[in-house]
Amino acid sequence: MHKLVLMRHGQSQWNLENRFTGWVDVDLTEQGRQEAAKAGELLKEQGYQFDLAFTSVLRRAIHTLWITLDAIDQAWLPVRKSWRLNERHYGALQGLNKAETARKYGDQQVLIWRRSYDVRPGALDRESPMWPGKDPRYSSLSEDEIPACECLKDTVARVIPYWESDIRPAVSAGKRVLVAAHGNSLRALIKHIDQISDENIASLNIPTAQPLVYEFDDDMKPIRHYYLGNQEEIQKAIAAVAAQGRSH
Ligand SMILES: O=C(O)[C@H](O)COP(=O)(O)O
Repeated sequence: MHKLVLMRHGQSQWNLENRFTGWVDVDLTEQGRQEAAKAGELLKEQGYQFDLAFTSVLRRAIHTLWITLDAIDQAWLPVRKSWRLNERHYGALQGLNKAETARKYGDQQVLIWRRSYDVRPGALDRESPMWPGKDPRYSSLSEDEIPACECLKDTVARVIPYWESDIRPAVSAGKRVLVAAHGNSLRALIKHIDQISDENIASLNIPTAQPLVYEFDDDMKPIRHYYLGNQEEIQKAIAAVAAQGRSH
């Protein structure tokens, strides 16, 4: 049996302000840092140690990983960073307040933008300061790999090749792996692992900084998955994520 631990970053500044974030490189809030430290303590209490970690190239996930690894005395752990684990790119919605956007366009339209599988939000203008094409961390990406916006299907298309090339082989080889990423890059990965339908994925929401353990058999078929933390607290946090896109 193989284990894999997935974890969304702790609360970010734009989670606190309820803004669409995507590829904008906002940092954790003090609460987000505390959430990451608490997750680390939980992993330590339950005896988790890792051989390898993966994260995105966005500081909210990187800093969450640093804090978590420090808490389990593994700040030294090898870490692989990839843009492929970045949050789904929210295009022209990035920076907008989710509740205000719902008041302007309706709750249903925001739900479609947040949780549909193949409906993209409006594209980011290439002249926008948020355009990733000028950011040196993406200098190795081809023109068509630089997103102006993404639907979840687009995120799946860039996350899953990385799962197949890097993460899955490590887990399958018996390495204890931790992935610190984002709400929607994790939704993309979980959709693939659990073969969730394009319709049913809409109801999956990921809370911040709650270790989610996946167990696989020796053929890498998922056996079960479970959050390590307080289940009541986790269900409340999941409901809060879902509610972020409502007008009231
Ligand atoms: O990018 C963001 O806005 C959040 O990290 C995820 O947002 P969502 O839960 O609204 O998809």
